[in-house]
Amino acid sequence: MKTIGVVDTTFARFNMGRAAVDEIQQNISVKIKRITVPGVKDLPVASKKLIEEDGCDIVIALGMPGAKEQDKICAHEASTGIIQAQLMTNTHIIEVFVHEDEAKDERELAYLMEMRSREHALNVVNMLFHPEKLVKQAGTGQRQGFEDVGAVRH
Ligand SMILES: Cc1nc2c(=O)[nH]c(=O)nc-2n(C[C@H](O)[C@H](O)[C@H](O)CO)c1C
Repeated sequence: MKTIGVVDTTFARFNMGRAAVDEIQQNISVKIKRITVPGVKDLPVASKKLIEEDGCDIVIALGMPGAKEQDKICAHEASTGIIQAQLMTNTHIIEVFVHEDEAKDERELAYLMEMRSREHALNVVNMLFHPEKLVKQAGTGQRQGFEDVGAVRH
């Protein structure tokens, strides 16, 4: 049986891991291994451990970079680490970051964090079980959280 790893953070202001797990369970019967780490910079090694020690076939790594300059630096470092962990393990780690300043207020932030977590969780399910569904969506301007932008008219 395939296993999906879910890792999120305590720094985030919304329970992104819970939304991702709920979305996965609504769509497929699969083993899920969930862990939570303090912040985004802890996601790379946590994801790598989920793959190497817990046998996860794919990981969704969720976090919320804050609005300050040092948070954005942290987020960039975390992203670099996540890419490195993917290359080291030859396994996808789908990074789901919602920057705190993407939303105009707390209500929109909560909405965005829930929807992006859910929509990427569905991407993870499709990547693992139905890759042909993603091929059908190629070039269609999908966005996770806010509205899809659609393909260019030509
Ligand atoms: C400055 C900073 N900003 C963020 C952030 O915006 N989002 C986040 O999830 N975590 C942040 N952290 C914490 C680090 O990612 C990490 O948890 C600590 O440095 C401990 O390794 C730090 C230290």
